[in-house]
Amino acid sequence: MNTRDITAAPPLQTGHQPARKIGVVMLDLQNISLSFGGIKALADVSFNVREHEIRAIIGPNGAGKSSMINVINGIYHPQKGKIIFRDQLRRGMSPSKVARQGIARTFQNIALFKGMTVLDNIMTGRNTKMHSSFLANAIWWGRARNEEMRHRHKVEELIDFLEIQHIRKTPVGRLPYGLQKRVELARALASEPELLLLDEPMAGMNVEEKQDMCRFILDVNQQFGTTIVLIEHDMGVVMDISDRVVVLDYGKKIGDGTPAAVMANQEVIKAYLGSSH
Ligand SMILES: Nc1ncnc2c1ncn2[C@@H]1O[C@H](COP(=O)(O)OP(=O)(O)OP(=O)(O)O)[C@@H](O)[C@H]1O
Repeated sequence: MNTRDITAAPPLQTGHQPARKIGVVMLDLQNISLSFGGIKALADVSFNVREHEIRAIIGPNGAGKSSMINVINGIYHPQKGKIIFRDQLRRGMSPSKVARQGIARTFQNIALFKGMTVLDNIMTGRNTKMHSSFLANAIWWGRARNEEMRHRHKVEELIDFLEIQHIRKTPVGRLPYGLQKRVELARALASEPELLLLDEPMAGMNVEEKQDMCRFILDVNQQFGTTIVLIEHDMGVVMDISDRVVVLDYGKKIGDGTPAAVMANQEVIKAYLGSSH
């Protein structure tokens, strides 16, 4: 099956029950426009993300999906538009400040330290939670040690949750791709984010690996209550796990709604059929 053909998208069998409590608007993107020289990556795009939902961003290649994630993440700053997170208007915020606000992400191309172990990679995700400075570490040895133990405990919990105990001491570069993706998810979760941005979490995976990843994403959403925004090309996955879907094409929003409504939207069907990818 061509997984990008939205007219042929049977759901993956993950047993997802969409009856969860979706809350208030957590993130509101209003009239976002972003250009790179003459290229309009995003043109007047508005949509919101509600607490506890799984929100998919879809669209053909070059539609502006990663640009939008990079805007939410603070890597790109749109020339026009407003970003309101938890009722606060954001003004030119850096990715590290965005991370401290409780927004974490994974990347399309895995961004892990390949020579470091799984455990140490996940530990780097605790950075935003670390309070002890170098000086405090030197003076308040006991306090710093307690903090270190709390971080270790959290990381061990995640290792159990994502079922990667058997590889905790393995350098990440030696792992198969699917497991590296899972480690990257663990590292993002280590900061205990309220909002998790996943840029193509199933790219390059076989059906079994995708089913595993879907299950973990749903577990994260249901057990931790984490709100999730994900870019995904596999329409079976999108149909199966997302609550609402926003569709971009050439930087413009052409659809927004439940997976079923979006898949039946003529403009969306045309955009996909008209694309060679
Ligand atoms: N840093 C950049 N500099 C110049 N152009 C860029 C940059 N980032 C994105 N673009 C352009 O913006 C447009 C949208 O790209 P973007 O990567 O957001 O699309 P996408 O929907 O994520 O695509 P894909 O599915 O292929 O990842 C494309 O024309 C792309 O070439």
